[in-house]
Amino acid sequence: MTAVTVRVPAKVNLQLAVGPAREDGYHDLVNVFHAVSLFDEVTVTRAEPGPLRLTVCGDLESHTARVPLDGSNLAARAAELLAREAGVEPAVRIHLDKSIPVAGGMAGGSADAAAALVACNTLWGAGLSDADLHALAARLGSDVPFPLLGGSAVGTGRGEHLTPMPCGGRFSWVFALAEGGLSTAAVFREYDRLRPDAPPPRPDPGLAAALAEGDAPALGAALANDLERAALTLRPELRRTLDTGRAAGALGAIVSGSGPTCAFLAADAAAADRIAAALTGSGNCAGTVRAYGDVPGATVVGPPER
Ligand SMILES: C[C@](O)(CO)[C@H](O)COP(=O)(O)OP(=O)(O)OC[C@H]1O[C@@H](n2ccc(N)nc2=O)[C@H](O)[C@@H]1O
Ligand SMILES: Nc1ncnc2c1ncn2[C@@H]1O[C@H](COP(=O)(O)OP(=O)(O)OP(=O)(O)O)[C@@H](O)[C@H]1O
Repeated sequence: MTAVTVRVPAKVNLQLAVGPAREDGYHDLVNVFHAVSLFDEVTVTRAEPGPLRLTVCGDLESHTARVPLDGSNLAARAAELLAREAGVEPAVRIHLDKSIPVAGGMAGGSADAAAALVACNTLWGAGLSDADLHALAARLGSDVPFPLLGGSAVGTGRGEHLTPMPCGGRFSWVFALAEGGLSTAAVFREYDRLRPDAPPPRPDPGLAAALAEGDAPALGAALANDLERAALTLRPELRRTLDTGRAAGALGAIVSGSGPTCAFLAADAAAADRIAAALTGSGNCAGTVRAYGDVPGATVVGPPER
């Protein structure tokens, strides 16, 4: 085997309850992840030993231009971490084919890191178990374990302790893209400033029931993101985006994770078309993408297409 390609989904947070800052600077969360059908594809190819080479392409050109191509890329860090763990030389080229918005609150970099772990484990026949990969993923970032699993799951701790949640339907989503990204750390800092008295995060049983029953109106009403106020303080124009989607009939409208992407739950595909058209027509966002959830996590899809 000379190359392996892994397809990996983006996430939206259905509930993001954030506690006060911990001593280590992180926050305890109740983080309901939901994998949606926006995919990056990560291909690792055997190469001569030497500095790790990384290339990127994708449909969102203004986004791919912001992906670092050096050792700071999360996919490169994942390959290097797995090589150390497996005791092999990290002699690979990595190619990222990106559809997930960059720095958009949809965990694109984390998805690429998860995909690189699975791809390198397969390419090198390293034989690491799912539990081993999960542990390495958690060292790379709080959002990295979830895309290994996909589906829907609640994350506790900093978001890395995952428990799968049943999803009883196929939910239709519209995502409004924004110009530029938001730094996750900056949004958490703004949250601390706005909510120095934040209570411990609590799960919402109503949201879990709506998800399990495939009840889109109930799920739309239950969507909640404690980081939203902080993201809106840093990017006030996102309020208009949320209002536009709501006025066009979204069952729920929310900033995705740390933003600035906004997520809209639609009743069905026709409603999603209307919401996307209203967002595009309003000029309040940099574009829209459609997706459904939930979908499986990182999956080997074979060697790259030529
Ligand atoms: C906002 C979310 O995307 C929701 O899923 C995640 O909580 C962020 O996950 P991530 O991007 O993988 O974050 P990490 O790379 O672990 O941390 C980046 C920065 O976010 C902040 N951070 C992240 C996770 C967490 N539970 N508490 C935090 O305070 C910290 O300032 C940290 O330095
Ligand atoms: N493989 C990668 N793809 C995209 N960005 C990457 C990658 N590796 C590192 N980065 C850097 O990480 C930053 C955050 O990118 P990412 O797309 O993961 O953000 P995000 O979706 O907001 O993350 P999260 O939702 O996990 O907080 C980018 O600005 C970029 O500099």
